[in-house]
Amino acid sequence: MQLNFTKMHGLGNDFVMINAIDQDVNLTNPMIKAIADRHQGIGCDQLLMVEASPVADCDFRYRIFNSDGSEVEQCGNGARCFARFVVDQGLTDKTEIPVLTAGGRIVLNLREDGQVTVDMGEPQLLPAEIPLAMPEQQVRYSHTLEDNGQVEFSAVSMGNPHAVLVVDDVDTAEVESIGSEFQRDEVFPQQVNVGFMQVIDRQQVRLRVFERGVGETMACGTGACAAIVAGRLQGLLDTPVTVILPAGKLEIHWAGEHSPVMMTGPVATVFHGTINI
Ligand SMILES: N[C@H](CCC[C@H](N)C(=O)O)C(=O)O
Repeated sequence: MQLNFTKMHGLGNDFVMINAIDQDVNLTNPMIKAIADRHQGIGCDQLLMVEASPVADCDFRYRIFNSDGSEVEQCGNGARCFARFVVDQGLTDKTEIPVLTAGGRIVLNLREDGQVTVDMGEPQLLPAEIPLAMPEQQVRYSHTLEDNGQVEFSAVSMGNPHAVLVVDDVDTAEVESIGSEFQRDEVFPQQVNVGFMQVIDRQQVRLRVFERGVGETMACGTGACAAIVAGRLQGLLDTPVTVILPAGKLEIHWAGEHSPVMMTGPVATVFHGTINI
């Protein structure tokens, strides 16, 4: 199968974008892994696909696949790139674009300055919604990992599951060790994205994220949303908050329970190509 694609990134979290409306696409899990492979394929953290929407209140269906081939519910940096992509592909000329994901309906807003604001929907906090194998909802959970011992974390779903640890210094956080151990622990039955948040002050944080299905990425949009929700529930943060990542910044706004999380940040188109897969 020959596929046209566009390579994009949101703060270094990089994507292969596929228009499955204007071309016949039938990708298997092994094919997605091969495309994502950084040595024998194109290379990406996630593969994102635009399809026709099956529902009236969304313009498109937005499908998300991690580099390990797993299909997941949500991708925040990808959502910003998706907005740019559907316009550049001539699929819409709107600047406010409702899309359907496996994690629910989100709304993308293309701004005059080229950045994109996404209404990421309301965070989910009940253990069953994360999912998290804990008896009741808490602001902070305590759990003992086999190798890393006792850890304290908050748990938030943005459609996809997140654990958020507050750390003194992201540069010395055990991102790889704790992040990978959480994937093997039954406390998160569908695995989990693990965020390590350093609070600079009430309006700024630094963040590193070990992503489910990928490993540590340069940025994680849903991870930034989950981190700010966790920080605000713990009384550590105001709103909006600037999330400082290695390749740039995201602005996250959350007014509180029963409010959507609003994420604003940049997008970049790197190149267009064709791949035989
Ligand atoms: N690894 C995530 C999906 C991509 C999330 C991230 N790239 C973002 O920008 O939100 C998961 O398995 O839920």
